[in-house]
Amino acid sequence: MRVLVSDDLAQEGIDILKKEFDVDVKTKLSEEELMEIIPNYDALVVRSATKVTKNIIEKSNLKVIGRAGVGVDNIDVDAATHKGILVVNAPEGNTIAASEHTIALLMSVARNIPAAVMSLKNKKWDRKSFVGIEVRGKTLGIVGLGRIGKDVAAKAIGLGMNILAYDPYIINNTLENTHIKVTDFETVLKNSDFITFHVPLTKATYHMIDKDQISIMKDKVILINCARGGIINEEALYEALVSGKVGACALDVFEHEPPLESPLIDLPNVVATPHLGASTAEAQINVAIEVANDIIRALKGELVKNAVNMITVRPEEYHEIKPFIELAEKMGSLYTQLKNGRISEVEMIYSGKVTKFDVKPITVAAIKGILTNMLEFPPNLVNAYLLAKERGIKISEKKVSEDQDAPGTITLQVTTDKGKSSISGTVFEKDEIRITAIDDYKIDLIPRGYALMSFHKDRPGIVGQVGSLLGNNDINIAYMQLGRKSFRGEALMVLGIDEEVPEHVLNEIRKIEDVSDALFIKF
Ligand SMILES: NC(=O)C1=CN([C@@H]2O[C@H](COP(=O)(O)OP(=O)(O)OC[C@H]3O[C@@H](n4cnc5c(N)ncnc54)[C@H](O)[C@@H]3O)[C@@H](O)[C@H]2O)C=CC1
Ligand SMILES: O=C(O)C(=O)COP(=O)(O)O
Repeated sequence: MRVLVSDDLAQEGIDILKKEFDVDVKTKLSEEELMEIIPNYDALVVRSATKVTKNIIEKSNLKVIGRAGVGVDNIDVDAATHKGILVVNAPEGNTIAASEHTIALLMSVARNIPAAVMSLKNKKWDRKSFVGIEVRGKTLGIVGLGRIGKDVAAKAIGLGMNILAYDPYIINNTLENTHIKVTDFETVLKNSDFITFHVPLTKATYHMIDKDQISIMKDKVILINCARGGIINEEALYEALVSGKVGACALDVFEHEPPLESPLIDLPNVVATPHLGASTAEAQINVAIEVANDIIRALKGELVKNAVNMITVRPEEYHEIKPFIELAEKMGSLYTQLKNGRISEVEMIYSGKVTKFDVKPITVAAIKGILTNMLEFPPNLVNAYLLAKERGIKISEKKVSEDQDAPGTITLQVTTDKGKSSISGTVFEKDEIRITAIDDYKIDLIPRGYALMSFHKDRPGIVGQVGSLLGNNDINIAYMQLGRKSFRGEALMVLGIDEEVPEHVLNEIRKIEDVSDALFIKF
C-alpha cells in the first residue's frame, strides 16, 4: 500500500509509516498536481497547508486521510465521508504547544515584547513607548473550553487571572477547575479584558466575532486568536484596531494563509506569528506518531483511535462489542437477501448486556449490511449512515430490558412499503454469533458461509425432498434448522450448506408441492 505525505511531517512519523508501506513525501503541491498523483495512493497525510478539496477526494482511491494535528477545516470531510474515506486526526499531541503559544502571545501583547525587541535591535533605548499592563487580576475570556481552552485557563489561573468561559457543548459540572466561570457568549464579550479563542472553524464559528460582537466588548480589549483564521472577521478587526476599540491583538492564524497582503500584520498594535501554535519539537513528534499509528490501523482494517467521520468504539469495549458489530452486519445483509420492498425505516432494538455500550457502531454496521446488497459500490462504516439517510431511510435505536447480566440480543426491525419484518440475533459465550429469529420463526442459525432457506407448509416429507434434491446436485448439508408458526402451518427450513446452490436447483426446490419460496443466502 502507498502513503503520500503532502505537508512537513516529523521524521518519527514517516519512519513508522515506512516500516509498513511505501511512503512518498511531496510537499507544496498545487491542487492540480495533487489531483494528478492522488489516484496512486491509499492514504494521504497532511497538516494545515494542503487543502484536501472535493476535487482531490473524488479523484482519489484513498481509504484514509490523516491530519497530523487538530483542525480538519482544510479537509472536505463531507466529501470524504460520502466517498467512504476515513478521516483521522491527532487531537492530543499539540494541546500543550498551542496553549503555551497562546500564553506567549498574551504576554507579548501585554508587555509589547515584539515591538520593544525590534526597537532595541534598531539600536534605540526607548523605555517609555513600551509600558505594558499586568495580567494579574484581569479577566480572560475563553471562547471554546476544549483541550486547549482548558489548558490555557489553568495556565492563566496560575498567572492570577480571572476566567470567564463560553462553550455551549461542555457540561458545567464536568469541570474540575472551579476557578473557571462558564457563562454565555455575551457575558464573556462584555466583561473580559482579554479574549482568547479555542474553537474549531465551523459554520457556527465562522465570523463569530464581527462588528456587532466587537461593539459590546470593553474599550481597549485585547484579542488573541491561536485557533483559526475566519473565527474573527478580519475587516471588522482591522477597523476596531485602527479606532482603538480593540486595544491590541495577537494572531497566529489568518483566514488566508500566508497573509502576506493582509493590512493587519502592518498595524503596530498587532502581534502576529506564522501559524506556530503547534510548532514545537515535542508536538510535531507527538502528532506525527499519533497520526502514523492511526493510518496503519486504518489501512489494516483495525479500530482507529481518532476517527473524525466515523463512530468509533472505546478501546476498552472493543473486544466485547466486536461480535455484535459482526452480527448486526450479517443481520442487515440477511434482511436484504430475504426481503424486498422500499425501505422507509430501520429500528434497532437492543436488550441485555449489549445495552451497556454505546450501540451506535452496531446500528451503523446493520445499515452497512442492508445497503451492501442494494448499492453498486458497497458502503463502509464511514458512509453507511449518510447513504441510508440520503435514501430517505429513517434510522432509530432503542434499548429495552437493560439487565446487563442477560445475554445481549439485537433485533433489526425494517419497515418497507410491503410491511414490517424483523430479524433477531444474539452473541453466546466465546463470541459465537447466532441469528435467533426471522419474523415469527424461532431459529438457531450460524451466520457464516452459505445457507438455504425454504418457506413451506409444515408437513411430512418436505425435508426429505429438499435434502435429496441437494444430494443429487452434490451439495453437502452441514446442519439443519426448522421453525414453524404452528403445527402444520407455515414453516421455515434453514440449511447450513457447504456449496453454492445454483439457480436451477433453487427453481426445482420451489416446484416442490407446498414450498412457497427457496432462497440461497451468502453470509
Ligand atoms: N494555531 C495552531 O497551530 C493550532 C490551532 N488549533 C485550533 O484550535 C482548535 C481547538 O483545539 P482543541 O482545543 O484541541 O479542540 P477541542 O475539540 O478539544 O475543543 C474545541 C472546543 O470548542 C467548543 N466549541 C465548538 N463550537 C463552539 C462554539 N460555536 N462556541 C463555543 N465553543 C464551541 C467545543 O465544545 C470544544 O469544547 C482546533 O480546532 C484548531 O482549529 C489547534 C492546535 C494548534
Ligand atoms: O493542529 C492544528 O489544528 C493546527 O492548526 C496546527 O497546524 P499545523 O499542523 O502546524 O499546520
